[in-house]
Amino acid sequence: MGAVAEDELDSLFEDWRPALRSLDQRGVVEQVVMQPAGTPVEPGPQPNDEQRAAIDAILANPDAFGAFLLDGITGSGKTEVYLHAIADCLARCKQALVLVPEIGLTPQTLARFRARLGVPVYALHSGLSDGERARTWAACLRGQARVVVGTRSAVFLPLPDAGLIVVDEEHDGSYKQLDGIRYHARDFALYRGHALGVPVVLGSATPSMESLRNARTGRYTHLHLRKRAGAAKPPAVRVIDIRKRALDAGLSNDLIDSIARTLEAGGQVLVFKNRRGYAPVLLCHDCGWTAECPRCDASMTVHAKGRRLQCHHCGASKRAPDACPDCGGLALQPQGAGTEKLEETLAARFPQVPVVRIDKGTTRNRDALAGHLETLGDGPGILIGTQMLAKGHDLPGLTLVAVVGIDEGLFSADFRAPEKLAQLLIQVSGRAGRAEQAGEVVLQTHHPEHPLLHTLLTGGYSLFADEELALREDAHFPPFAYIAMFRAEARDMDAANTFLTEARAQLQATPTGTLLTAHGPLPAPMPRRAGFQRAQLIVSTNARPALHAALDAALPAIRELPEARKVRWSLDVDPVDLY
Ligand SMILES: Nc1ncnc2c1ncn2[C@@H]1O[C@H](COP(=O)(O)OP(=O)(O)OP(=O)(O)O)[C@@H](O)[C@H]1O
Ligand SMILES: [Zn+2]
Repeated sequence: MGAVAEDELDSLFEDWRPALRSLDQRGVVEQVVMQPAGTPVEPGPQPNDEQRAAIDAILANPDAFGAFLLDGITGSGKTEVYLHAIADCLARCKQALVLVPEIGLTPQTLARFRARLGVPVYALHSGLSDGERARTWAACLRGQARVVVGTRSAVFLPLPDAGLIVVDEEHDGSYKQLDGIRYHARDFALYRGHALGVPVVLGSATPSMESLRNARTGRYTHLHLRKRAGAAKPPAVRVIDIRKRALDAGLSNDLIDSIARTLEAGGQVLVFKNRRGYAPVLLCHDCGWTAECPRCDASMTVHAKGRRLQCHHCGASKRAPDACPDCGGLALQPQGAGTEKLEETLAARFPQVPVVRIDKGTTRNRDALAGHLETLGDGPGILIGTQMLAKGHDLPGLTLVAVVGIDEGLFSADFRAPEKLAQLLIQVSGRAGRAEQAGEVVLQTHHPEHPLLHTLLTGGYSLFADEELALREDAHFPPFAYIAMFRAEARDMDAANTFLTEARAQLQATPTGTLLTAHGPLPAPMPRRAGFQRAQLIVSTNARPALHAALDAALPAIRELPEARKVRWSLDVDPVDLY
C-alpha cells in the first residue's frame, strides 16, 4: 500500500487520539439515516464537453473502487468536475471526502462548496481545537456530515456511507506528513478508496510523476481537461533575460514598466518570490564576514528591514549586530532581496495602490489570508508572495504574474527539484487571467536558455513530464525505482555514520537484501542543523515488495542496535525531500 506498512496503521491515528478522548467523554455517537440532498442554492455553469466526459467516467461505476487522474490545466474547471461528482454522491445518500493542500482550504473554497451543494460542508484543518475536530469526527461517524473538505489528516475520518474521495492538487507536498509517523495522504486516500470500494479522483494541473506513471501503465484512468473553462484564455508568457541588466531589489526596469501598465489598466499584479524575509544574507562590505547560524550550516536571513536575523532551518533568531563581529566595521549590508524587501521597494514605487505581502511572516492562518485579500480589494494593487500563493486561489482581477528569483531552483541537487519547480511555475502562472481579462506572465531569469524553461514554454507541463519521466527511467529514479531513506543525527558525525553502516549491513543480510542498492551513509546536503551532525542512507530497488520485505525483516534488529541509542534516527519510505 505504498508509504505506510500495515503494522503502522494504528499509530497513524495518533493524530486523532486527543479528539477521540474528548468524544468519549460526550457519550456514544449514534447513526442517523441519510436523506437525499436539498436543492443547491446557486446553480453552476453547464459542464463543457471535456468536463462532461470526466464526470461520466468517474460516475460510470460509482459503487466500486477506481482511481482517476484528472489532469486539467489551471482554470480548466477541475473543481466543477468534483462538484458534479459530489452532487451525484449526495443524491445517492453517500458521503464525499475532499482533501485539499494546507493552504488550499480557504473560506472562498468552502463558500463555493456550500453554495453549490446545498448541504452543510464540514471543514477539517490543523487550526481547529480538539473539541472541534471531535465534533467533525462524530458528525462523519453518524453520517451527518455529508461533505467534508479537509487537509491531510482528514483522510482518517470515519466514512460509514462513503461514496467518493477527491484529492485536489494531488502533487502537493503538504500531503506528506514529515513529523512522527510519515504518511502520504494521497497514497492513503487510494488505500481507503480501495478498502471502501469507492472512486478516488486525484486532480491536478501538474500531476506528480508517480501519478502520471500510474496513469500511463493503466492503473489509473487518465482524464484530461485541455482548455480553460468559460471565456478565460491561457496567459501569454514572456521571458525577461536579466543578464547585465540594472536591477532594483531584483526587479528589472522592463518588469517595473509592465507592473505600471497593468496597474494603470486597473489590473492586479502578483509578484512571486520564493524567499521570505528582507534579504537572504547579511554581509560586511569591509571584510567579507557573513551572518551564519551558529547551529546550522546556513546563512541567517535578514528580517525587519535589517534589524533582526533569523535561521530558516532551526528557527534561531537574534538582533542583527550594529557592527561587524569580525572587523568592527560599520559596513554591514543586506544582500539580495526577499519578500519584505520587495514589499518595501514596490510600495515606494507605487504608493497609490495597496501592496500586500503574503508569506509565513504575515500569514499564519486562513483568517489572515482572507484579511490580506480583503485589503487588496478588487481594484488595482500588488500582491507579493511565496509559494503559499501558488495554490488554487481564484483572483479574478489578477492579470499580471511576475516570477522573480527562480534561478537557484534550476540548479538544485535534489532529483525532484525540476518537478517541483515546473509545478510551481505552472501553478503560479495559472493564477493570471482567470476571468474575462487576458493574463500575462513575466519570468525574469539569468538563464533564459535553460532546458527546463524552454520545455515548459514550448510544450507546457505535459512535455516537461514526458521528458522528466524518460530521464527518471534512465537514471533508475522514482517512480521507476522505490527508495527508502534512513536519516540519523548525533552530536558527532561518527555516531551517525556508524549507526547507518550497521543499518545497511542489517538490510543487506535479509533475504531480499541483494536486490537493494545502497547509497551511503553520506553527509546530508546540510550536514549540520540545530547543532546536530546529520547523515543519510538511501536504499533503492526496482521492486517495491523487495524493499518492504527487507525493511520488515531488518527493522526489528535495527531498532535494537546499540548504535541506535546514540543517535536520533528515522526511516522515510518514498521520501519527497532528499535532505
Ligand atoms: N463549464 C464552465 N463554463 C463556464 N465557466 C466555468 C465552467 N467550469 C468552470 N468554470 C469557471 O472557471 C473558473 C475556473 O474553474 P475551477 O476553479 O473549477 O478550475 P480549476 O481547474 O479547479 O482551477 P485551478 O486548478 O487552476 O485552481 C471558475 O471561475 C469556474 O466557475
Ligand atoms: Zn539554524
